[in-house]
Amino acid sequence: MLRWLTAGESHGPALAGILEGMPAGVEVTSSDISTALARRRLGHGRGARMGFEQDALEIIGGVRHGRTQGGPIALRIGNSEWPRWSEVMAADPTDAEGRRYDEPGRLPNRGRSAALTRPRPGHADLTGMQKYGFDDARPVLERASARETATRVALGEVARQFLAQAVGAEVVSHVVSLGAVAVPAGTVPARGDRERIDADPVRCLDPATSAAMVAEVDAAHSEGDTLGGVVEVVVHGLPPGLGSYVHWDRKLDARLAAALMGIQAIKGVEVGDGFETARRRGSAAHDEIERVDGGTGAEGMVVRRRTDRAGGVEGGMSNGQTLRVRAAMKPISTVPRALDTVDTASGEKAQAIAQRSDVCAVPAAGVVAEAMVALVLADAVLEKFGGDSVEQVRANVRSYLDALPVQVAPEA
Ligand SMILES: Cc1cc2nc3c(=O)[nH]c(=O)nc-3n(C[C@H](O)[C@H](O)[C@H](O)COP(=O)(O)O)c2cc1C
Ligand SMILES: C=C(O[C@@H]1CC(C(=O)O)=C[C@@H](OP(=O)(O)O)[C@H]1O)C(=O)O
Repeated sequence: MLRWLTAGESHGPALAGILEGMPAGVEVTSSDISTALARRRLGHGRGARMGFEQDALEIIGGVRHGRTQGGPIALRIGNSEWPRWSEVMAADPTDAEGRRYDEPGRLPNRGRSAALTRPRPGHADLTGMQKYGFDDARPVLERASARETATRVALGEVARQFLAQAVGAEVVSHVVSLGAVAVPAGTVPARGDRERIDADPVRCLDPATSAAMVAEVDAAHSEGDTLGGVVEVVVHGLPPGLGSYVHWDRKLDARLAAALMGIQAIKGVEVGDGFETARRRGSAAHDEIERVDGGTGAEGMVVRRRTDRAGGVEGGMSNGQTLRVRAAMKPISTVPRALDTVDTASGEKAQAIAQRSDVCAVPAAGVVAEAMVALVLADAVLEKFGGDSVEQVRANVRSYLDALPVQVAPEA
């Protein structure tokens, strides 16, 4: 079983992550993880903070000389913003001189040390204050912030390397729509498209659509508004049989959906053609199976699906076709044209604080979605094939595939 945990606040000293259950022998370096973190900062429409903050990565356990050791992998991602927040976000109540945080006059009630009492619609602020008993939204937004997704991307990179090395699977994501602008139907990345997608300003595979998406972000920005969109994660090279039909919480699609819904601002998930499939007749909704080896008799049969409308999952299991899952992201909640709220200190009507913020973070959300999908799939691979080293997992996968009575044709 693979387990992962994250900790840390948006403006705290650092984020921390632990990945437990990863076999030994996965080749991964700080540079691989830093490259993954840099991908999450990409995308036209990201806010000012992405420009100046560095993700200062340190691997503090579980990896030696570029290979996982089988023990928990522990990471630290330092926030380069920390020096400006060290008083406001201090862990201890007193400073070096022994002055209390709430000592009169120690910190002015303005700027970053001011109590946040105008909860922002679309954020965790108001309900978080009610639930945890805070009269300041600061502690809520510090942990609810998507800054935390940096840790998931770092841990997800280890899972992605494992999937590539143990199974030969390749995980990629792309932006399928931004606001009302969408790629043509059937736009699906092939193996090897990752670099091309990352080179695009909105991580879109189709250049004409990309230009329209960039224009859409610019229009929203100049109107003081924000945008959402839809990302798709595509995985090539998965074996059939990950997940199971036997119980709801073992279904691969259920596990993927939960992991994607756990990303900040994700409001919907589709597997394969998803909601479009619901609009089709049954005769045009499924993926017909055909024999492709040219033989007769059951011996040595090789099959393929004619289409991949299901997105590579049937009955809660990977079916050996390309996996496709989509996640819909709502527009960024901190809208520059500030939204109405109330001041919880005065009881007066107010405008939500709208400082620097992303206009659109959909391209970054795709990178986070990749990480979550990689973690869920790595867990499913370990559950099915076991193994304490990558070599053992690889051997187990090979023997399972070799023994399958019906083989699935490799992807075209
Ligand atoms: C990569 C990424 C970046 C985000 N950046 C911002 C941002 O700059 N401003 C903002 O208001 N929300 C941003 N969000 C979304 C908020 O974190 C999220 O909407 C909020 O925590 C409330 O959670 P919910 O939308 O899941 O209900 C971002 C989300 C992601 C995935
Ligand atoms: C810091 C990151 O994203 C942040 C996510 C975020 C939010 O509300 O989710 C709000 C913004 O933070 P701030 O208000 O400090 O500028 C983003 O910059 C990051 O992705 O690394």
